[in-house]
Order: sequence, then structure tokens, then C-alpha cells
Amino acid sequence: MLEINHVTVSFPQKGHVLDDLSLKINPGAIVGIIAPNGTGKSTLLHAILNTVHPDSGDVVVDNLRYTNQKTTQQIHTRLCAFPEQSDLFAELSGTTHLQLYAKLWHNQRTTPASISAQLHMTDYIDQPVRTYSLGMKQRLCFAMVLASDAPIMLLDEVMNGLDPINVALISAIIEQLRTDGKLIVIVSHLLTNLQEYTDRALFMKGGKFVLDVDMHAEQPQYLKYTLANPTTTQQQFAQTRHALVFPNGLVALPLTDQTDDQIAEWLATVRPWSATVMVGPITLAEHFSRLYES
Ligand SMILES: Nc1ncnc2c1ncn2[C@@H]1O[C@H](COP(=O)(O)OP(=O)(O)OP(=O)(O)O)[C@@H](O)[C@H]1O
Repeated sequence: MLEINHVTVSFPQKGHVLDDLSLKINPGAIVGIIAPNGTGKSTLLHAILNTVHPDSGDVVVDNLRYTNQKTTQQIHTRLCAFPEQSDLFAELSGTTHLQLYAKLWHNQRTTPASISAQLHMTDYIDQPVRTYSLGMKQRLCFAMVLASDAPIMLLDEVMNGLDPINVALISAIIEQLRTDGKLIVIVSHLLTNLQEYTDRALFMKGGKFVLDVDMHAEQPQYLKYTLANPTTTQQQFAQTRHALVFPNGLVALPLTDQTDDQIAEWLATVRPWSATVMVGPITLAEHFSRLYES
């Protein structure tokens, strides 16, 4: 289990990047951390790894805290962070990188060969990394996390630079990791992709979690439509129905407690106004727009 208890981190001239942040995650869960650039997502992962030391609060991994070298080592055998491409060794092969991670984390469950086959890397895995494209290096970085087989995986921008086929491949593997009981914290700007597999989505703002979406809970339904330049009548219609109005022109009328007749009436009203009218929950991308776009 991973616990973050009242963690505050500040940097000179930045103030609190993390402000009294708390979070508890059980194994077998994928938690997405969402926020615009420069908000503190990576800082949170660094605090979990203890590569950034909190001003106050603490991180607890399976009841262990970063109190001394021994507990730090014990925690670090349980955690594996997605490496930066700049950490790769240009002259070493992908296989050597996988062997290194497997050895450091004492992985006896999977082999570099099975991991490279799973990620369709077999053709080039024995070539030196200097011959890899950006996407090939990105896949190798993910393969290294798999090679660790650590119970907790911290994935910062794992999908960066990947084509849609590889995004789908890695997404499917992440879902399988959850089934295997891994605890995964993922930072990503691909919100439609996160929507498919996260168990929980946490939105950060001002150093705090401002929205915590349980993706398995029944999501409230909305009648959603888009108005580029709403008239006064259209604004009043939305206002009196307690609509959520988004900066990109999306209007969402809450359907909770509305009768079928009422919904049919609203549909008939808004259909001539907007080319796209639909019923559904607020998506992660829509939450993002509402929270961060001015
Ligand atoms: N070591 C540091 N020293 C000073 N300021 C830092 C340091 N690390 C991060 N920051 C600042 O903290 C803030 C949050 O940075 P962080 O990298 O955590 O953001 P992020 O949400 O991960 O952004 P991105 O989506 O761009 O990766 C930024 O303003 C950044 O400049």
C-alpha cells in the first residue's frame, strides 16, 4: 500500500508546489494524476521516491517510512519509476538494460526475452540504444519498468511520443499489471486514453487535489451540447437548469432526478441549437477543460 500523508513541498520562488497533500492507494489499482504543465505532478512522484524531500508530511510504503538507509532501500525495492530517456546508456543494448533492472529489483518472474516479445521489441532489443528512434526508446523505458516487476510502478508520461498502436499496446499491458496486483500511479496528458483504464483520477491545482473521480462509481449523467455564442435565452435556459458551462462552449445539464418527459423536453429544445447533442457523464478531458481553461 502507498500512503502520502499531508505532504508539502516548496521550491524557492515557487511557494508550495504540493500543499498538504494526502492520498492512500491499495494494490491492484491504477491512479491517474492530471494537471497542466508545471503543476507538481512529477514533484509528487519525486516525493514518493524521496528524490525530493517534503518540507512536512511523509510517504509510507507497506508501513515503511524513509527514516534511514535501511528503510529507504526496503522501500526502493518495492517502487520502480519510469526512467528518463536521457538515463539510457547509448552503447548498451535494450536487453542489457532489461537485465540490469531485473537484477536490481530481483525479478525472477519474467525474462527480458518475454518482455521484449510482449512489447514487439525482439527485432531490435539486442542493438545498442543509440540506434533506437524516440518511440523505440520510450518502449524500452516502459519495458525496464516491467523488468523490475516492482509492486508499485510510477509512470510519468509513459505514452509520450508513441504512435496509437503502441499507446494501445502499452495500455493493455498496464491493465494486465493491475490484474497482477500492481499499484500504478500514472501521470499523463492523454486523457481519453486514461479514461479507458484508470480506477481513479485525481486533478491537481494549487498544490492540492481539487477533484477525485472514482471511475467505477456510477457517474452522474448530463445532457451535453455545444454553443459557440449563446444567446441570452440560451444562457438563461442553462442557468435555470443548473448547467455546467465549459470554456470551450460545452453546456451540460444535470439529468439526476429528471423525469423522462422532462429530458425529452430539454432534448427537443436544445437539438436545434447544436449540431452535437448527447447524454453521458463528464469525461476526464471535459473536467480538465472546466478546471483549467480560462
Ligand atoms: N528542483 C526544482 N527546483 C525548483 N523548482 C522546481 C524544481 N522541480 C520542479 N520545480 C517547479 O515546480 C513546479 C512543478 O513542477 P513539476 O515538474 O512537478 O510539474 P509537472 O506538473 O510535472 O509538469 P509537466 O506536465 O510539465 O511535466 C514547476 O513550477 C517547476 O518549475
